[in-house]
Amino acid sequence: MSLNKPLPKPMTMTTEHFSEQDTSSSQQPSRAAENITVTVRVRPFCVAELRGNHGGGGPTAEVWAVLENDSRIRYADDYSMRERRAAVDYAYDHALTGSDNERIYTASVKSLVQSAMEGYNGTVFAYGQTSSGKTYTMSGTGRQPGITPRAVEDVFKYIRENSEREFLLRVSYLEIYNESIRDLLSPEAIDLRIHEDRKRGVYVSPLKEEIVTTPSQVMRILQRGDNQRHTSSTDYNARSSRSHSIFQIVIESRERAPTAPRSPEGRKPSLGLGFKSTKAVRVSQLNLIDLAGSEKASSDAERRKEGAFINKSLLTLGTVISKLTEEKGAHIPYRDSKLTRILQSSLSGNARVSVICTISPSFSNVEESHNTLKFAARVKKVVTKAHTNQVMDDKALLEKYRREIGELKSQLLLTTAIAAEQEQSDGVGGFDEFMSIDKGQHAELSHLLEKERLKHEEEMVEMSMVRNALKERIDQLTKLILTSQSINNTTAAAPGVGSSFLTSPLSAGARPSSMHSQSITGRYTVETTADGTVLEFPKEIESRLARKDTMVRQLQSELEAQQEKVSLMKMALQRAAKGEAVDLEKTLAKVEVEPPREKFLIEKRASIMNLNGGMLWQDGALLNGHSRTPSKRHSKIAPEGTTGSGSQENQGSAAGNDQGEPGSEVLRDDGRLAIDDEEEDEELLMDTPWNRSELLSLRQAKRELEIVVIEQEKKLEDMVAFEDSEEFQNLVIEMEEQREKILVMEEEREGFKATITDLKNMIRKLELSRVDGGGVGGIPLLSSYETISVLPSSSSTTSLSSTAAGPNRTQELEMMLQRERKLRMEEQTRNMSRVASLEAEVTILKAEQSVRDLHVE
Ligand SMILES: Nc1ncnc2c1ncn2[C@@H]1O[C@H](COP(=O)(O)OP(=O)(O)OP(=O)(O)O)[C@@H](O)[C@H]1O
Repeated sequence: MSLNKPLPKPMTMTTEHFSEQDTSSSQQPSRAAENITVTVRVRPFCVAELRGNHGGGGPTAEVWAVLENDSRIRYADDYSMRERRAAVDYAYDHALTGSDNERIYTASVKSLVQSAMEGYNGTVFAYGQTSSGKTYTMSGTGRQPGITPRAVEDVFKYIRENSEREFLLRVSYLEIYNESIRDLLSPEAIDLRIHEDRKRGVYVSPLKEEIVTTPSQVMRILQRGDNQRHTSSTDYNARSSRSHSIFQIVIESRERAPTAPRSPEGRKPSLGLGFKSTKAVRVSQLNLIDLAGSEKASSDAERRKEGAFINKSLLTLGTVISKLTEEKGAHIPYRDSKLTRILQSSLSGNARVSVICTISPSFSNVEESHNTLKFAARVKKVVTKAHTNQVMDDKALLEKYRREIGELKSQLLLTTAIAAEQEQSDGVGGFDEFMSIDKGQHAELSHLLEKERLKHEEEMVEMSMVRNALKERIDQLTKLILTSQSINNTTAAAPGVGSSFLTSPLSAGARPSSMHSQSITGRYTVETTADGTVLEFPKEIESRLARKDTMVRQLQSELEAQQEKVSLMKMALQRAAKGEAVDLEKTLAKVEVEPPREKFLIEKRASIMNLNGGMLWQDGALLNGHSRTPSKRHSKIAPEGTTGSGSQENQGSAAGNDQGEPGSEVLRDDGRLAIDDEEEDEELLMDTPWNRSELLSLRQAKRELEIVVIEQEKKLEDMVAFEDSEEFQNLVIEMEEQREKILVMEEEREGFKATITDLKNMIRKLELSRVDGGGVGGIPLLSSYETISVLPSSSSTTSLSSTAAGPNRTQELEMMLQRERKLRMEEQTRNMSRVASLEAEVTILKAEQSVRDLHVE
């Protein structure tokens, strides 16, 4: 196989980030200039207010009259008369009472979400005194989901219903607490900075963004962020938000286009095929903001400090709004608070904005409520003119992912074509020629064919691993890109997720059944660095995959070692069967005693690593390694007879290798093992003490598996809370499977040992039979072989004890060889299925990783 294009890049990569005012973006249709949408909501009396004495007229006497149909609010007549207050009367876009969050969402936010999906920035914020109902309005409750979950639901609904576009969504969540910005999705990241440049406008960094593919995934992220948010019990609210929070959804979308690489019939697709789309990507932001509430002095010092920061930033917000409406061209003090600085882009024009002002119905809060109404009236005057932002290059993640998918598909096509070619050439001709040759050539050819077959199988395994890696990456990226079809599939596969999540409580305990598939994609996060670069993080799974690759490589080395060892034995037996002089003791000694050639083994493993694992994460490593190594090995394969026939060349080369330098061993006429310089890689394996390396490899593999088991056990401890879940049960099963694998490997090791013992015994018996027969072949009787009679043997000794053994011996050896071949083939099959099962295990581990992510959430 030879490919000339690097395979999938490492999962961690850097990308350029879309910028709102990017020079490469073109500004597309604008909406007509419009005022900020303002809604005032008067919440119902709370229990404390109903019980307390809140001034004249009784605790529940009406202060505010809300005329919902006219979208007006004013003092209630009774109150106005009783308190001798001058009449006030405000008109907004909507004035609402009650607890129905659906109504307020539909009236104030729904259309804004729709336009965010169409490419216009959108910002919604809730403003009001502490305990007036901002969080209730934005987040809601299990029974009354607020604006944020409803917006999330509508975002996915829009994707479901718009089959002509594809989308990529990512979310971030931050809070401003005591004038310090904190990443709620990465709580260790505190005091984030606000940056501004010509390209990107105003932005916060480094800020973690997570790519999302389902509503429930977004809700879990929100829940995770909410758990990190600063809230406290105050004099006014048992669970008061002490910070401003900003939840942002970045929506990238593009008209759908055929993505598959098109190659002319019968021609290989060229690598590096560009998929530069002519369709621009629309990028917009939807900001959902829950402000902290203004408040009167608190009895607690800490709360007072928080309150001071909150009040100051809200005051600045008020000032900014005033300036925006009152003075044309005046300096707008956005920089006076973090809140106004972050909202600068939205407030200064390029966004549709909806403000929900919440007020308490209570007499005791009438002044604060009035202030809120005045703020709302000012906001109403602010004019914005949102326009869509379109990006023509791959600064949008969507474009970048599409390109990568296209390129990966090209590579996949190419590897498939190469595999097919190999399959074809494998079966071409040879049978007639094979039948017509004589017996000696026959054996030689069989040996060659066997070697070729093994090499071919190895290449096919490698090829299949390459293809699997390509398919997996394509799959991962494809899942991140949302289409109406993919959303519908997810919903169909997981009833209860998506359209119906609003009816279930938004608690972390409400886990959807599609957790597995979601979390595979959910492991993608992107983080924006200070220079605007977006980093993609595939999290811990990479290291797990790498460890699994190591195990696969280990097993392959082990398999190779076994094959080479057997071929060494076989060769010695064949020589002996032909009556040639073979120093069997030396052969055995080579196998058993000599120290391993670590350097060679390391190189061998490294080359396999390049062939298999390297391709996953290192550009070019796989393909270069793969195209070079097998062909080199192929050219080095020497027909069995040529090395052992005692040719002058071989003897000559052997003479130059007396010092045991690396080189392949050949059997010389004098019965000694010689080294052939020209037979480097392929034959060098014979010089390795396989018993030891085999045991070491197996032990190493066993240790690897044990480490995995220990880790799984540790994880299980951490997951006590999920003991009843299906995921938990899966982990238990997986652990059991790991244990079973260890047992199977131990059994196999025993099997290998038994095979080796058998082979040794056969050789020794053969030696004995020669000695009995008068030293056929001139092999001296070795004292160590005197103990042979007590060795256990599964073979018949009769055929070997006769001097007439010529044909019988040959027959027996042929049988032994056949048996050996069968064993090797079984072993090969076993190892291939083990590789397959390890791949399956990797998939399970991914699922397990996502369970762990959810557990952290
Ligand atoms: N429209 C409403 N219907 C029913 N209950 C409401 C409504 N609005 C608020 N509440 C309840 O009033 C209490 C205070 O509301 P909430 O926490 O949303 O206020 P807040 O403005 O976010 O306060 P803070 O600024 O202190 O965070 C909560 O118990 C909430 O459930």
